[in-house]
Amino acid sequence: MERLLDKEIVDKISATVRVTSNFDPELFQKMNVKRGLRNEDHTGVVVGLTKVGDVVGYERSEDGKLTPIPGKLIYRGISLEDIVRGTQKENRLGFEEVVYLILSGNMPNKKELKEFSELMSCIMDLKPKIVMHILDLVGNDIMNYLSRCVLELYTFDDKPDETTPENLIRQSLNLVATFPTIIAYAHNALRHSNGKSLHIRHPQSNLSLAENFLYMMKGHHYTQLDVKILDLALMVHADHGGGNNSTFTVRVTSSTGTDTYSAIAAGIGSLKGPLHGGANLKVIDMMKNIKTNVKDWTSVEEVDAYLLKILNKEAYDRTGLIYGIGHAIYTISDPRTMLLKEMARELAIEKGREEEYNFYKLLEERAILNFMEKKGKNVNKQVCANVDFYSGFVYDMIGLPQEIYTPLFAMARIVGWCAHRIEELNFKQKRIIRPAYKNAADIKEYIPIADRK
Ligand SMILES: CC(=O)SCCNC(=O)CCNC(=O)[C@H](O)C(C)(C)COP(=O)(O)OP(=O)(O)OC[C@H]1O[C@@H](n2cnc3c(N)ncnc32)[C@H](O)[C@@H]1OP(=O)(O)O
Ligand SMILES: O=C([O-])CC(=O)C(=O)O
Repeated sequence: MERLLDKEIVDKISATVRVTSNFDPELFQKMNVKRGLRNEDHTGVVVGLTKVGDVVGYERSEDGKLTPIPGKLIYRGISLEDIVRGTQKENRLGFEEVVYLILSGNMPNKKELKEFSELMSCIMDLKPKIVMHILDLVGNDIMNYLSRCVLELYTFDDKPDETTPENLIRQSLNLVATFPTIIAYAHNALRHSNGKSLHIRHPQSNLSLAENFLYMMKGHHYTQLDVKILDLALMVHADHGGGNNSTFTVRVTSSTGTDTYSAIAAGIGSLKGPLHGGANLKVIDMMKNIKTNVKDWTSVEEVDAYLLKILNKEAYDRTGLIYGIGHAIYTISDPRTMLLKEMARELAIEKGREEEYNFYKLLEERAILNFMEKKGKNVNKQVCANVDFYSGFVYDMIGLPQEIYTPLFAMARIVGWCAHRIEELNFKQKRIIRPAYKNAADIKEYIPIADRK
């Protein structure tokens, strides 16, 4: 009886919300509202300055016209591709170097990198009490575990609210170093709650962040190729300028002067969404759906027909979206996708999964073409595969479970979040971020309760 009453109230209020949260589409143009903080040509409204990173997907000529160009991602002035190629050529890992670069603004020399890497491995361990709390958490979503755990770290910090650069750097290094531990332990706890044995392995001071993560997850059951691939994934996800939704969330929250843990927990919440970092999970789920509905994985006709169904909201989750495709800035290509795709190809050959790789490749090509045919031309939007398109496939090939795909994104992006938070709090001309919403509701008179129908 009580539940029934609840339902009535909920249904009644939901019915009104359906009406009140609807806007005449023309109002946005009429009132000059930048929907999603985006200009008419899909570019983002400029809301700040940053020296952390840059994301380039087009060139703008003097007359304001946009020309799509191959995507570039720049960390502190240096191209990500050059950093990746540099470490690959020298046959070494690169995530620690990227962390140092993004947080400090400078590339470390050999000695600095060695000392920094040693420090990072040494501070990966969690306090026993936090470990016990992770084991005690209830739930099955590791992103949710992660944000709760980050909020809890506030209580274990002697200076949680202090925003001096020294304190922010101390907190940032601790967060970067402990995210892998929290995620691995949360995963182990989740496995345990599903009837498997519980392993809590302490991070080792002689291992890199990527290697320690694999060690804490799987013991010694990983290869150096797995380490290399995870390290690359961490490098490519580490930062994406100030405007991506989670980093902007961290900047918005930080601009109030709140503590590091509150701001980072907000960023984690943002990244979890299926339109942002959560898309790496959606891609896997969508691929499963496509694989069962497309019988011939080499048939362009069959693939096109199914993709059209997805775009027409007749298949998969009926949102009309093809996950892993499209980007707010990149047009012709996302440089991270190119690097991950290269890895996916190498791995697929090694693991005998070429048929699946070719299917991904075909879907990427046909999704772009079908989107452009059906929608892109009308809305003047060019799309490419984004970083989330191949990442899950790569993780799957190195034996990582799906529930940690989005947490892995957070494990890398914590670097960018911290760097942007520090920048937001330390530039002298800072202001609380506070945009405006135009009222679109009618003004009504207050009616005393006795006179209401
Ligand atoms: C790490 C990351 O966050 S990368 C992005 C991960 N997200 C995804 O892969 C989800 C699928 N992709 C998308 O939803 C979008 O491409 C986004 C969210 C990434 C970027 O979106 P926006 O910048 O808002 O795109 P934009 O507004 O310029 O798009 C124009 C139109 O194309 C549509 N569109 C964009 N991408 C797609 C897509 N993958 N499938 C179908 N339609 C799409 C938009 O819905 C929009 O249609 P509308 O005008 O009818 O609403
Ligand atoms: O820049 C964006 O909007 C999303 C993205 O690719 C990222 O955050 O890595």
